[in-house]
Amino acid sequence: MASSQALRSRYATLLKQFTTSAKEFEVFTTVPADSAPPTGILYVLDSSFNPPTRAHLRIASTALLEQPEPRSRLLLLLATQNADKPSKPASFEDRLAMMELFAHDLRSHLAAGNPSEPASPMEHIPTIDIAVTKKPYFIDKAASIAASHHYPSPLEQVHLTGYDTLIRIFNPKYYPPEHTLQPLSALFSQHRLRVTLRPSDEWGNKEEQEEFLASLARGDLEHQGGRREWAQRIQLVEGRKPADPPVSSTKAREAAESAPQDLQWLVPDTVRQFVLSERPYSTESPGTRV
Ligand SMILES: Nc1ncnc2c1ncn2[C@@H]1O[C@H](COP(=O)(O)OP(=O)(O)OP(=O)(O)O)[C@@H](O)[C@H]1O
Ligand SMILES: NC(=O)c1ccc[n+]([C@@H]2O[C@H](COP(=O)(O)O)[C@@H](O)[C@H]2O)c1
Repeated sequence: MASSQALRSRYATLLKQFTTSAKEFEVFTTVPADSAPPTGILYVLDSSFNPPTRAHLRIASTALLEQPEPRSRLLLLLATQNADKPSKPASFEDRLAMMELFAHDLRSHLAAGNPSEPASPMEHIPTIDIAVTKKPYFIDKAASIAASHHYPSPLEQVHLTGYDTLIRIFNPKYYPPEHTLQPLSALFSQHRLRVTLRPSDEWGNKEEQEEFLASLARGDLEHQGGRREWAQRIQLVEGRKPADPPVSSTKAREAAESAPQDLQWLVPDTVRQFVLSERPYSTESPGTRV
């Protein structure tokens, strides 16, 4: 694999071209490069990847292992514009470099599978694409992926999100000028969501999170334009075990600066090596944007 420096400068060039182009979505890298087009499901993990964490690894690997199908594909999608958060370190080229390392870690993780079973040959492991989008909202991300003609059409997209993101997808404040949930029809008529529970003080416990989907299914959101049948297009899955500490990119950024030993359980191995050697979160790093 290319050195960190080579990865970073390749992505810096690609990003510059993408930013000045009219494109809304572009695939930069396919791992492995010589893959046939997907014919199964297109799983999409949209994230700031700042940095990719073990939670992202679990979200993606459990989805891919649920219905093993080598012709399915995983798209790691970097949102260069976030619905809420301002831009901050690491730079986008550092994040894309970490996404490529993450893709290799994830494929090795999938190949290793269950320790009690023989390892899967790499050619049976789904291909992973690394891409960027300028679109912050899921309805537009899904439409721009389909409109890019990068994939055969029609291809069902399954967007992999956490519970906190599900709640924000269902917040009418994101859909001007009417501020209803009606624009989500385009998403749920063709695509699905696989949502990982994320119990926390802020987002509620497991039962409270499950209740959100139950209330959608009962029609409680119809006064806002949220249709009850969409509940069948949303799958809720368990996240971390209650005894495990919560993992987030915020924690990984903090650990990079003040508790590097914690990176071991927060991020996959190659991402940890990149964070320790390239120091993308250090204020002294030349690549840092403030
Ligand atoms: N520990 C987790 N459990 C469930 N979902 C998660 C978890 N970490 C991330 N996700 C989901 O993965 C997607 C991308 O995550 P994102 O990049 O926002 O990570 P994050 O850890 O929440 O970031 P940050 O800490 O920087 O806010 C989102 O849909 C988010 O809900
Ligand atoms: N209504 C929506 O589609 C909606 C709302 C909030 C965040 N998002 C997106 O979700 C992704 C994850 O967001 P955070 O990094 O803020 O957790 C980002 O791409 C962000 O732009 C989408």
